[in-house]
Amino acid sequence: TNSTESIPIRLNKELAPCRQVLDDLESHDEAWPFLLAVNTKQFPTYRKVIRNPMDLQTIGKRLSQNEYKSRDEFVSDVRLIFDNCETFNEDNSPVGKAGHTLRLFFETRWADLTSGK
Ligand SMILES: Cn1cc(C(=O)NCCN)ccc1=O
Repeated sequence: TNSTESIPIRLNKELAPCRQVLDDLESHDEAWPFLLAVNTKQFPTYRKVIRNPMDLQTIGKRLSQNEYKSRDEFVSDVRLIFDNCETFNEDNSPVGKAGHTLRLFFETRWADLTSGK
């Protein structure tokens, strides 16, 4: 297991805002459609339409396994959630609206956490 002591200070510095914003996303009221991978039994066409599925649990696993080499890789996976959501859902559907709301929350929080760096 990669305790924080063994991660280079630079990398750990990179990871802190990622962990923080992920926690904020997971606890947001509008996060419910994005917490886990979309259920393909419930939505049989999903994997045909969405070639690169992504969800908050998967991002958490990748972060914990040190799979992100930069903040940008992390940000790309978060934005992939919202881009997939726009592809598969109408803007004014409950899931579509949640995606727009959570995307704005993410971009605002991310800017606050990283603007001074
Ligand atoms: C991200 N996303 C989630 C759903 C959904 O219904 N999630 C319910 C979780 N209980 C449907 C389409 C979609 O693109």
